[in-house]
Amino acid sequence: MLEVIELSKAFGALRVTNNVSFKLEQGERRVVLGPNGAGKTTLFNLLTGELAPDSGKINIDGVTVNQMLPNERVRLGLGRSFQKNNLFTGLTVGESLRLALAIKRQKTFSLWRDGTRDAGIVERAEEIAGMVGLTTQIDVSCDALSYGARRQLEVGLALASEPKVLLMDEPTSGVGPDMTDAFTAMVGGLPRDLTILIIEHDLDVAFDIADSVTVLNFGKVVFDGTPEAARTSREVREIYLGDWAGDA
Ligand SMILES: Nc1ncnc2c1ncn2[C@@H]1O[C@H](COP(=O)(O)OP(=O)(O)OP(=O)(O)O)[C@@H](O)[C@H]1O
Repeated sequence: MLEVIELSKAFGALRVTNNVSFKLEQGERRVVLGPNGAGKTTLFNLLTGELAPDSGKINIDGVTVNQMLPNERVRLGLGRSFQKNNLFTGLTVGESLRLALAIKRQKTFSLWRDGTRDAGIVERAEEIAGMVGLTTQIDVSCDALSYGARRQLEVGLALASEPKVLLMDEPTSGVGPDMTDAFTAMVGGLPRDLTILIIEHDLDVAFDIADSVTVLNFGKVVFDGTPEAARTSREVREIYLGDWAGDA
């Protein structure tokens, strides 16, 4: 579903993405882990099309997307969680989801009717609100949401693009332990056939969510395998020694 083949990117002399390869089958949940500066955000930006690689290939569902713009990749099925400043100011959670769905289904600009009132869209918006734990806040204005709820809505808006692959960049960064647990539960409840790639730095979140783990260090893949194997990997332990000390 998503294939990254020998991807490289340098900023001047610094190789931030160094020959990175991995593959996600449909329904697979892969977490990309790595310490600060390992190249996780750069990898995310290469996948979404914000940055162009120096070499290598990115395939989505068998199509090479290297030359595609970010919104073309979204149309092809690469959904990404929006940044919080992209939330629709002044709209409620439900209205935001309905608008995102209408845009995806290209009903917004119809002269004849308001696409956001389409029964299918209303129903799907409610379903998505449920998936991201926002059912009780569906009529709440985005401006009044807590930080954690905003992050949930970001995921909801990504789901509204009806992706084949959902990309999330450090979805738990800046949220407290309670929200981190809620986020882990939310991902656990997403449809099992949705392919998910999550960039994370938190080992516990990664191990709870992932079917497979890629660990980056200095731009290189230093581990690729199951969460169970990552737990006992010497390289991973060395990189994350601080994080592991409590569990060891
Ligand atoms: N536009 C840029 N120009 C020059 N160097 C950059 C640029 N973007 C990132 N870097 C450098 O590339 C390296 C990897 O950065 P990146 O943000 O991808 O790491 P990261 O794993 O996401 O780290 P963090 O967890 O701290 O966000 C860092 O050394 C960073 O300073």
